[in-house]
Amino acid sequence: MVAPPDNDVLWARALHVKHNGSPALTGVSLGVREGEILAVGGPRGSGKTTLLQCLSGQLQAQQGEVWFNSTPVHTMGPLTRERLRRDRFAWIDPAPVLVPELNAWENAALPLMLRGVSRRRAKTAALEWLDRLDIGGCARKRPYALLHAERQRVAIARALAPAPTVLFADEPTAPLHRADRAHVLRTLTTAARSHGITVVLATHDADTAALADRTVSLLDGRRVNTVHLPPVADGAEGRAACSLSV
Ligand SMILES: Nc1ncnc2c1ncn2[C@@H]1O[C@H](COP(=O)(O)OP(=O)(O)OP(=O)(O)O)[C@@H](O)[C@H]1O
Repeated sequence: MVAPPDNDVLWARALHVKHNGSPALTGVSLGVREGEILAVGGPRGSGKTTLLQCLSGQLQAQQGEVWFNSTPVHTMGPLTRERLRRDRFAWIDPAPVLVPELNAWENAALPLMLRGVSRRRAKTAALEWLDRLDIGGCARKRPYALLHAERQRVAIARALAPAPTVLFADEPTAPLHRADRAHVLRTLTTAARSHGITVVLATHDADTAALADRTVSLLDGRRVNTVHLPPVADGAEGRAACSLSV
């Protein structure tokens, strides 16, 4: 077992995954630099979600390795992987899954409280994030009283509030309208950059991928190419330098 390069926060080597016998990933390798926003592109069914699940320790590949900060994730037991996901990672699904019995701020504060942060501090952080995502006015509403797009913003606030080391976002703006999508994505990427959060973003939308530092593309479970985006003209987004580590 060879350790990954030091400057990769995440590193995967030769991942092979089959779902019920049919291949979802076939020998996918990649490295993700610290603070980088990496888009994983590709058409529906190309393996994006499966790759994010492997990188985040939700799914163990049948073959291959995943490393987080030079620690092997593929050899961790389920409890250690659970703790890693709770303390260092955050996840945004394409559709918002909230706890129906909790209001918006309580949902957004939940991961912080699971990490042992006091209710008062967790509430302050949750309210700040709800405000930044323009849904501060919904803080006391239960999920049933929110629009689908508002629920997704709560899910995004919940992911950002604990300032995770790595944020996995699987089509995070899928339920939003086009105008909403741009605003939420900018908030997400700006927050990630200012807090040094590494983001792995699955998307099949070119506009979404354009906000990333780099895109890797999948087709039928294989990596097909890598697109290096040109630097941003005004430097406002502060794109980090990045390179392939495959
Ligand atoms: N739980 C599962 N059981 C069986 N097959 C699955 C399962 N999850 C994914 N697959 C299959 O594995 C392949 C890769 O799926 P995956 O969801 O990773 O792709 P994707 O690029 O994220 O697609 P989408 O954009 O539709 O979410 C597809 O052929 C899919 O049908």
